[in-house]
Amino acid sequence: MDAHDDETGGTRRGPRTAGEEPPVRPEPPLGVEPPLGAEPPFGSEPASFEREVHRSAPPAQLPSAARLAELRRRYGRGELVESELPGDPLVLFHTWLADALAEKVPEPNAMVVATVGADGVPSARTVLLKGLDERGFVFYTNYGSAKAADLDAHPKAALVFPWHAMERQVRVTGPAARVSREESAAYFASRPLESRLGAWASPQSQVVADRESLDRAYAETAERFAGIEDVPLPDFWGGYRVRPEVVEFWQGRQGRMHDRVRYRRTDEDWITERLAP
Ligand SMILES: Cc1cc2nc3c(=O)[nH]c(=O)nc-3n(C[C@H](O)[C@H](O)[C@H](O)COP(=O)(O)O)c2cc1C
Ligand SMILES: Cc1ncc(COP(=O)(O)O)c(CN)c1O
Repeated sequence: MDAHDDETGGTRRGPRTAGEEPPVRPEPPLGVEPPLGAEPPFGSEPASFEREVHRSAPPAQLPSAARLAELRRRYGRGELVESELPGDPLVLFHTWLADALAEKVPEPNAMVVATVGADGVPSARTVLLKGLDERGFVFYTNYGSAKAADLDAHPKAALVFPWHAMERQVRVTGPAARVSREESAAYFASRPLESRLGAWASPQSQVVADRESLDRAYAETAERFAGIEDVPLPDFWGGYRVRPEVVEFWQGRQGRMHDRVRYRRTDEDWITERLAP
């Protein structure tokens, strides 16, 4: 199936007509890129990226400021057509997530979560979307982390799904609340053992003395739970659910005249509006 099929929720992709410019100018390599893909087992040799980037001279091809200014892409893969949009933004979100999966976008469930601290300072970081239903978008984290302190002070979040390969972005805002302990426990139990141990071992967002102290904490945790299959959910770890109140879909178009459609929740329905790019 065409990932941008007309039937799949208000988006279109058509063949490019003759005479149009190609959508993407080939870009020369920009130097060392970190490897994507599987995480090496805990405690294994550092990836070559670490050796190259942190232990040797800078790569010869660092982009100059002038090169950065020239970096741009011409978008034109699809369109958002109001008359074809589903009434529920989660229907369109599911279609777009399925498209990103089908195109093998790396970490298609990665999203940036922005929060506001008690001091009013914003923070943003990437997390993984681990659950989605009509109640909202769920991610898991340490309840002692900086983001959790922010959400305690201001229980609202903004999410961004940066699907660059698809020339798409989705933004979500709404109130954030902790999920139930049962839900967190069920998710925690599904994680690989090494990640469950990592959750116990890491005082997320705290300053630590050095790498060795982290490695020691992990080894001590592994020892403490040795032979125990059901490493329990720490009481300082769990999920947050962001209830979507506003959901904006962005599809890149030519001339920077992109399509933006914003859904706003009303008492019983959603209002859709087109925004200028
Ligand atoms: C691709 C990616 C996925 C991540 N997923 C999570 C996640 O699901 N939960 C989490 O707590 N941290 C995750 N992190 C780490 C966070 O970005 C961040 O470093 C950490 O949560 C501490 O953030 P804080 O100090 O603002 O609370 C992820 C990082 C990346 C790059
Ligand atoms: C610290 C941390 N916690 C939680 C997660 C959530 O993902 P998973 O449960 O798959 O480890 C991640 C993902 N990178 C993470 O880095």
